[in-house]
Amino acid sequence: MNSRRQHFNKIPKNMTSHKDESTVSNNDNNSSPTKNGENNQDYYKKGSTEAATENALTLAKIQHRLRLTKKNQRLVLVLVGLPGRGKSFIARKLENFLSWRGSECKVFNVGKYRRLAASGACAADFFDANNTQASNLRQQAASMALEDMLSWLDDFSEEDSIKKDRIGIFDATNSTKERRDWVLKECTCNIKRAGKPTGVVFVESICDDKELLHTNLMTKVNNSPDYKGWDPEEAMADILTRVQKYEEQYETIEDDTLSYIKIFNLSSKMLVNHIYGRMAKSIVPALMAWNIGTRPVFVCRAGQTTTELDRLNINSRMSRSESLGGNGKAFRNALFAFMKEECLDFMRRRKQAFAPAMNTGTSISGLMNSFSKDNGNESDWRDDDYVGTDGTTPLPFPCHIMTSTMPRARQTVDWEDYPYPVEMLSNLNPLDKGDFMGMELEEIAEKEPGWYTQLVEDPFLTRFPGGECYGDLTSRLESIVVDIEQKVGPVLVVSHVSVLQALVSYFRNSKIEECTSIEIPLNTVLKFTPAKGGGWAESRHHVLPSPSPSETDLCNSNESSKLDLYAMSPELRVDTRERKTFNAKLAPPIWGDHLKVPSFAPLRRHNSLDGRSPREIITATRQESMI
Ligand SMILES: Nc1ncnc2c1ncn2[C@@H]1O[C@H](COP(=O)(O)OP(=O)(O)O)[C@@H](O)[C@H]1O
Ligand SMILES: O=P(O)(O)OC[C@H]1O[C@@](CO)(OP(=O)(O)O)[C@@H](O)[C@@H]1O
Repeated sequence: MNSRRQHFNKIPKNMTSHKDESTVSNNDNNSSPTKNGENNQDYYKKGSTEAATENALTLAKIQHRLRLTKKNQRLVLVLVGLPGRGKSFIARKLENFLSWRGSECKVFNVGKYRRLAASGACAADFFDANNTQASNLRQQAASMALEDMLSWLDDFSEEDSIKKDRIGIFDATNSTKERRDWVLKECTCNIKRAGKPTGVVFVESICDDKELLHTNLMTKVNNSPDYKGWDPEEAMADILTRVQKYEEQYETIEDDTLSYIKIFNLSSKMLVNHIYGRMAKSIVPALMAWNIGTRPVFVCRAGQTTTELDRLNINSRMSRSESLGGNGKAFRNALFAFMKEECLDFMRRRKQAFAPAMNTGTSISGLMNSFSKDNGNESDWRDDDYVGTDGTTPLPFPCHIMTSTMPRARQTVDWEDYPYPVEMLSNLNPLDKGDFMGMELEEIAEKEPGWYTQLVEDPFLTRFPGGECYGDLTSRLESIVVDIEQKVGPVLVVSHVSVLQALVSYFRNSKIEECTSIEIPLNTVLKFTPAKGGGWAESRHHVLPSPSPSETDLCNSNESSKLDLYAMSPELRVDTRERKTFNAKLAPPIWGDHLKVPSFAPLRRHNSLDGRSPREIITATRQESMI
């Protein structure tokens, strides 16, 4: 080895890499030229010390990027695939995710237009390419949907366009090259769309898993208006014929000048072509994360540190490093019992659903070890069957736990009987209130009335001096959402009001700008489970009675309404989403990590507070709300 090194040291000078001594590169800390001008930089460790240059060749090689990454305020995502390949599922997930991360987003489903154009449901013959009349109607339906989408894309004021980009999702089979060329041309035509630059990306879902396809088509038979009132067997036969008609015409995307993403068999394989910018940064990871498994996602606030009363008595401010108080510890214990029951129940159900023949050996942190033991026979089931990856350590229950880095959050899951690592993530830390950290609303209102007014007017985008706004917070939660989405077992997130408001908004598919009005109760777990079609169903569980009356009324929805209707029914969701709008401007954000900040009337202008100071107004409304 040594002799080899010596040999390399003897390489003639003209074969070593040289650099101009005046050039300083940021990766050459240890590579300063030696006295005789020789450079001891290790190319294989640190790369070249030569500055990267741009020339005709490099520019030619990145021309696609130059063309495609320019800031388009309009983007069209065109779904491609045979029926039953999850296109509408993907479209819906894209719409939820992209709206949550701040774009205006809308799905245009050609099927709906087709039913209108053909006045109702259509049997398989209608999808035969040789049926000229039907083909014309289908093209007409696609034209109407595309026209609506383009008008929607263009229908925004200058002010809107600064704030948000628009993404239209064109949901149809788009199964031939001719159809896709037409869509591309309509969206990008220089003449028709002059001054309205629009990016187009195709998302093709390919699936050849027969068992899965059968289940998917069954879902369609049970849910599609096309088969309402049909005998299930006849409906199945009809949709199979329809698929066959499409198969006869189907052409997969092969044109590599296009931007496209191909998803094979539930993202087990993906192919991306000319995908850059936000597509690469956000959409591809999300597409890879989404899965059709069902598993609960639990979210809750960290346990209390000191009670409201104690805090008032000692007249102290909340500090970030506080530890759990008595109530917090009680919540921690109750949470363990709740999570254990929930997660074991989840595993029991999964085990029941898990046919031994399908056991591919995929291990969820060792959870599946128990499956191989008894061939899935329910009668043999024992809770202590769960073992960790080493095969012996008892696993109290399966769960991926994520907390903020605040001690109180970590301590909320500091369970003696839980020997597994907990992921602590600073992304889950509360909204950074900058200079106002530790201050309650009334104090801020009094000290900085101008800033406070701004906050009331735009709680989502008003940034705390030196800190964050809710918009910033949402951005740092993107990776958390993708991480949660990709899990196939239960997940528990222990965090704080502001973070949970943004996360709950994602699961509820409510407007993110209005997340500041979402109330997150103490001592309560919100549970989200996947609903068919891509949404989430919600239930809430008070695992410990709230310690003070002012905190028990934090839930803003009816206790008995366990299920989130608009998550359950995508059709319904479109409508309820419009209806379910809080007027964000009517109240400042509810962020108090430990104090309940009651909803009170807006502090319109500070010179119109009826002669009262903000503190007086807040104290009065708080008293009113406690009655
Ligand atoms: N990438 C995928 N590949 C195959 N099936 C999927 C995929 N994603 C979701 N699914 C499943 O396909 C089912 C049918 O989806 P749907 O969106 O109605 O299909 P399509 O719009 O292609 O006819 C969904 O309920 C979902 O469980
Ligand atoms: O215009 P094409 O590409 O055929 O796609 C639209 C068609 O997609 C279909 C294919 O089955 O499914 P869906 O309604 O599920 O979205 C038909 O309803 C609809 O007419």
